[in-house]
Amino acid sequence: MTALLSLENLSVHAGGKALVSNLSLSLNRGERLGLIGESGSGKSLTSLAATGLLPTGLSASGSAILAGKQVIGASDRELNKLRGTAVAIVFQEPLTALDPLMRVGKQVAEPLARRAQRDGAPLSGAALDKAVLALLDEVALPDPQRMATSYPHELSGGQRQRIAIAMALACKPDLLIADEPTTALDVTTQAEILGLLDRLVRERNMALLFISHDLPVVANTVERVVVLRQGETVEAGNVAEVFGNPRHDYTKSLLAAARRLDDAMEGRA
Ligand SMILES: Nc1ncnc2c1ncn2[C@@H]1O[C@H](COP(=O)(O)OP(=O)(O)OP(=O)(O)O)[C@@H](O)[C@H]1O
Repeated sequence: MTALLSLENLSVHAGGKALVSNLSLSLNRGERLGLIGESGSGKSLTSLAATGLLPTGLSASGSAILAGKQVIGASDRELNKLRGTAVAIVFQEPLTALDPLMRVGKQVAEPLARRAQRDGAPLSGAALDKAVLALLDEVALPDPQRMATSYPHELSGGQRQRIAIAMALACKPDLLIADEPTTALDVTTQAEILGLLDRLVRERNMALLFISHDLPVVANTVERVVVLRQGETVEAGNVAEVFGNPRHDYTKSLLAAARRLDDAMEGRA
């Protein structure tokens, strides 16, 4: 089976400095992979390089093949095509994905109409409105009709993240990248959004690249994991094996820190 995403010796540089070094991983349709490591280890840059979204000043080398297309060195035109169809990203802070001055229903309608056009079945008017409401319902937003006419600032953080997820789904991506999708939310809302992502990924048989520093959440969400430290892969494998029997000291220290936090939360520390 050809992988949906295949990174080979992917590196990201800023000037002469390597921020991600020779990273290789592959992800098939329907698979879920976690990318973990402490802050600054290169998780976000890996996902940005894999989708051709690196900010100016940073450059990628190596190979990143997404849905059969080489991303490294591809033109913006080619990349836009891939981003609207093969892959969508949900970021930590939903406001980055939302236009503060546009009603959220219209914001969800845009990628929906674009994707429908690409599929050769254009959507507009009442049919498009109906598709927007169905999508808001799919991400379990209450009262979709009222939601659709709201502006982002009228919604809670969790509701905004649901809108961002709806916009990602509107692209009908084969691969969903979730970059710390719940870090900005309170604990109860985090659990709800994680449950939602889990359900949607299964129902739509999407591949998931899940970026997180929350190890218990990673353990519950993905099948395989890649551990990054200062841009280098320290170990990779089945999540139960890596977490159950970590080989690298860095992975052991990440797990020990997660356990200490857990104990403190439970009042055992
Ligand atoms: N535009 C940039 N120019 C120079 N260095 C950058 C740039 N963006 C990120 N970096 C550096 O690259 C390294 C990796 O950053 P990255 O955002 O991928 O980390 P991360 O693992 O996602 O961290 P976090 O969990 O905090 O989001 C960091 O040391 C960061 O300071």
